[in-house]
Amino acid sequence: MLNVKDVEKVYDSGDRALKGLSMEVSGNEIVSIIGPSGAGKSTLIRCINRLTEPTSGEIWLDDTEMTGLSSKELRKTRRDMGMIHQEFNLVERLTVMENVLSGRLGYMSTWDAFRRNFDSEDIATAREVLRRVGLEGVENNRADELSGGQRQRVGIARAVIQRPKILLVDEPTSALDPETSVEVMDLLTEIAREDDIPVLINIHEVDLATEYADRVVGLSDGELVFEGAADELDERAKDVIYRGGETREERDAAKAAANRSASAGE
Ligand SMILES: Nc1ncnc2c1ncn2[C@@H]1O[C@H](COP(=O)(O)OP(=O)(O)OP(=O)(O)O)[C@@H](O)[C@H]1O
Repeated sequence: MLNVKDVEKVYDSGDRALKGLSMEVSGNEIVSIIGPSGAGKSTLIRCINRLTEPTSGEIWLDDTEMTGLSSKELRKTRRDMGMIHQEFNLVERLTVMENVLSGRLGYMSTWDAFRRNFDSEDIATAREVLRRVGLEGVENNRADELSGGQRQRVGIARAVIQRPKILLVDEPTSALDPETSVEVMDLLTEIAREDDIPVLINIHEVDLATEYADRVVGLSDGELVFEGAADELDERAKDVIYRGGETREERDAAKAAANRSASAGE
């Protein structure tokens, strides 16, 4: 289980991106994080595996406190968190197979990792994972020869071969066209269900967020302002998330009150 407790992130610039945020992800649930630009969605995902250092608070993955780990321990624990990135983060000059195998580096000794001495079991697993994501036949192509959708499939394969305890996904579709986005989301959620792992996904498109998620978390200005099942995300909840915490009713009431006092003063 992932447990985020009271996490704050203040960047050197002074931006308070997360303001004491707490949430959990457990079982094999798919949780979407939505919110306006700058709400802190990417910061949250990146704080969880400490690609960004949280300023305070605790992050637990099962019995391990991520926030208390030395860099050596962190390298080991990061393999439990498969990360899928917006811009794929592939090594463009390496082949598809080499990119996928890099998901195993965290399990190897520093020397073997440096020499990229993958064992035959890892190579067999990589072939199997590539088959699962529909990339058989392009194993030996360079990453930069692939389409966006294929590149994101490599990203998914690289995360899955880690055998992670959770998938952290940061805007997986924002570099893709709508049709490919649906294919990638289908694949990602299907694989997570098959492997019985939870997914925390930062996603811009509200339609995709609700279609694929069991639960939706809404962030606004660094704070969690909504948490509920996908079908609870009604217009009122969207107002709270996207219009700074003010519900439509509150806004309408304020407008009506302002109109009343304006006409009383006439
Ligand atoms: N590296 C950084 N240095 C300084 N401030 C940052 C940095 N990264 C993000 N921020 C600031 O932190 C806040 C949250 O940014 P973040 O990227 O987490 O939001 P987001 O919800 O993911 O936005 P978007 O949907 O546009 O990607 C913003 O005010 C942003 O300007």
